Amino acid sequence: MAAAKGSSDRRSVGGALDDENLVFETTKGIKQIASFDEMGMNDKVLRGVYDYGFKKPSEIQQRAVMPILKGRDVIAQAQSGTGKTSMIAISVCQIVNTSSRNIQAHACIGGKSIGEDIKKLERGVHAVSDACLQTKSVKLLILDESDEMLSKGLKDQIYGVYRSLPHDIQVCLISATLPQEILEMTNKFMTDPVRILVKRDELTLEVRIKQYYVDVGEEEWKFDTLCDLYGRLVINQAIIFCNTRQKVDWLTEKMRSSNFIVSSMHGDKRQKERDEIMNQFRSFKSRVLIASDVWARGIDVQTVSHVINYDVPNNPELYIHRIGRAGRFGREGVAINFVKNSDMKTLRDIERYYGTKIREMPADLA
Ligand SMILES: Nc1ncnc2c1ncn2[C@@H]1O[C@H](COP(=O)(O)OP(=O)(O)OP(=O)(O)O)[C@@H](O)[C@H]1O
Repeated sequence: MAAAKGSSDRRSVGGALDDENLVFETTKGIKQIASFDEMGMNDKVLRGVYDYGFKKPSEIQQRAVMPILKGRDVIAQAQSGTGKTSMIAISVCQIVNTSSRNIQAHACIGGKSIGEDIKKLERGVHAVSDACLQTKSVKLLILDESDEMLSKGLKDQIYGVYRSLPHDIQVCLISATLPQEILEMTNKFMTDPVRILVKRDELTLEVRIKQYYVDVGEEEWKFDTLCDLYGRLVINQAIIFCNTRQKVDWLTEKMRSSNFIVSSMHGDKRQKERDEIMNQFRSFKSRVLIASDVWARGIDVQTVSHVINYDVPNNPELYIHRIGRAGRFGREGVAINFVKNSDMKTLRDIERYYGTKIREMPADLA
């Protein structure tokens, strides 16, 4: 595979995202394109990008957009909040043939009416289920959060989708976390992919996201610790992660009964309710979102200053995605882990895995 011997590079981007310390392991010969103007995009897409407020491509966009536009299979990894999903949107806008009815956009989202999805798909859109979608004109399969999409629970469905697509389909895998076992399975469905990868010890965005733990001793002390934090810290907006839905519901009630205004999110909520909750949170009507791990990936609210792990996450990938909800696109953030005696080992394992240091929170942290 072409990527076996990569090259590392270290460069900075101007503007909001000043990522001079990011190091990528890239397939040899991948050039960095420092401006959207030089990416050969059509005028409409280019105007859309600038109108949206983007001035300069981020590091991952500088490396991955061109190979995607050239039709290469691409495996692209970059830290949370550095513009991967936006890169997909930009590339897709450039690639789609808008004169074809087969490629109207439609989002198929869980929790909404499947009947409506099917109607839209029959009218001609580019989307998902092989039973309803004309797949012969699909050119590009992008798996965002690809390690999750290829995890045990979803892998078979994704292979099902893949098998229904044309043989020469272009495949792109994108994620902040790409464990070795995921990289190893890519040769089953990718052809000579361009690889743009980040070393594990570069993933925690140490400079921008300050990471702390609070030794709470036992579970029963977590809630008092949380109230104490709110008394001491200036928290613009926070996401508090719990490991189970039940705990999310319990903590939501507990905080409300202590007069906090909080929103909560987990996988049991209907899509309409999810949209309302996110609108509330985005518009600052609520400044605390209590969430389960379904929301560890994907929430992009740039005003989130703090992530609190009320429970230490069960695996290191979740840790990266959770803390990445703060410190979006060059902003600063703080991650605070509530650690019971029995969790200390898990925390140390996470530290070791990412070669990072999670310090005890100082008493005078303002
Ligand atoms: N080139 C750019 N210039 C300015 N802002 C950008 C640029 N690219 C992305 N952004 C903004 O940065 C934020 C994070 O982008 P995005 O969600 O694409 O990151 P991500 O890497 O996919 O994050 P995650 O790993 O959490 O999924 C968004 O608010 C997006 O609008």
